[in-house]
Amino acid sequence: MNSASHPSSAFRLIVTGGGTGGHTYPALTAIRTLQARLAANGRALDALWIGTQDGLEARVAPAEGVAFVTVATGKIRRSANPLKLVSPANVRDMARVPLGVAQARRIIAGFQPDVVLATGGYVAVPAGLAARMCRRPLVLHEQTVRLGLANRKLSGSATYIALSSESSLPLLPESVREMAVVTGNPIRPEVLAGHASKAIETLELRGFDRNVPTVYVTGGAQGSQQINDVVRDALPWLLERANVIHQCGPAHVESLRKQAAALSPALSRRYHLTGFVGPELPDVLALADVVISRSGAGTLAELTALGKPAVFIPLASSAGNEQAHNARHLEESGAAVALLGEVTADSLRAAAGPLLTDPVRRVAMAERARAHGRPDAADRLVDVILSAASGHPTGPGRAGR
Ligand SMILES: CC(=O)N[C@H]1[C@@H](OP(=O)(O)OP(=O)(O)OC[C@H]2O[C@@H](n3ccc(=O)[nH]c3=O)[C@H](O)[C@@H]2O)O[C@H](CO)[C@@H](O)[C@@H]1O
Repeated sequence: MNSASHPSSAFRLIVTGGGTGGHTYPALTAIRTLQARLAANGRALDALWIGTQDGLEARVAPAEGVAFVTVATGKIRRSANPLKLVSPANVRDMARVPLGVAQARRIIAGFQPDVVLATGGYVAVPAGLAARMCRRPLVLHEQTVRLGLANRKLSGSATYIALSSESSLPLLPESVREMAVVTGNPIRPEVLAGHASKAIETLELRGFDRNVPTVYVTGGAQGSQQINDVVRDALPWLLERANVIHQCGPAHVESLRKQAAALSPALSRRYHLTGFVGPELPDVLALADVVISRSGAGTLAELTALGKPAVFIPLASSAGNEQAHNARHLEESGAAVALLGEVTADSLRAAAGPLLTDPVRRVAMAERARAHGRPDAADRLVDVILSAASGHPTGPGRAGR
């Protein structure tokens, strides 16, 4: 993705955002989709990612051949207690933001992007502010229903605010509503093109019983202690009824592996434990008949685009309780089961049991989930990026700016 062979004609895009998968993968998908759209018109893409060294993007961008740089940034911590907001860690981190802005400004002034795309996460703040200072068009993409902290800080500087859901529109401050365009949340195209048989082969799941359903348990990129605990407690019950692929987070593999050693050989052949699901994710999703998961926006976008029956265990402390909101929203239309409040092995058994034993119920839930999917989100976001670059207004209801 280098402009060397097309120095003058390449479209220049800076993306910024990351930390978790929820902010990283939409940015990556936007880059790839834009690159394909430009290539179809004989134009190259020169992309640069401004991220943090400790975020998922530091691995993802270089692996995809996207140039990657870091800037200083401070984590913005949320707290209901105003006194905690002036903690030493917060004061130190906030002091780093101006340094990050200065660094990002130099990068943007040198790169001269046609557009800066910010997908959230605290690194997006200095880079987004610098885009405004350098007078470059700034597109924000929000994955969740309520604007995340970074996007709230940047919304006044945005050329467009791309939203994942119509239900975000009334929640936006009136002053920025005119910049909003609903695109959906881009998912990696390969997520829609997995093969169950490839998952069996790649992950060596030869002990899996194809006469019972397969459950994919996922706690998001870092894994979830809560989901790990409740799945561990329900594991023998689950394995009597299903094969289980359990993505537990890299930090939790060892302890869970020790506990799984107590399973009988007949059950342990049906159990596959992994810290992180990498390029095989599409195949794992294709194999899964039921998913037990956190309800982060990225996972939700993938599961609805695919139409997967799901039991959601939301992260209770997510910003504005948005994961609970996401899960409830799908449950209301019969597109998922949401486990809110305290979750135990009993409540998991009660939620998952009917889905494991009744294929007709799974098909009905899958159809209702698919109705929420937006597989064309990446294309719509690319429309917005191109529109921001050309200065032409886009989106329904937009009078132009
Ligand atoms: C703790 C936290 O801040 N959570 C937020 C974070 O979610 P977080 O990033 O944790 O979760 P998401 O569901 O949004 O995205 C996870 C992404 O990682 C992928 N994945 C996950 C596990 C794995 O082993 N392999 C893999 O590829 C998933 O398929 C998905 O694409 O950003 C989301 C989008 O702003 C928000 O909705 C969440 O509330």
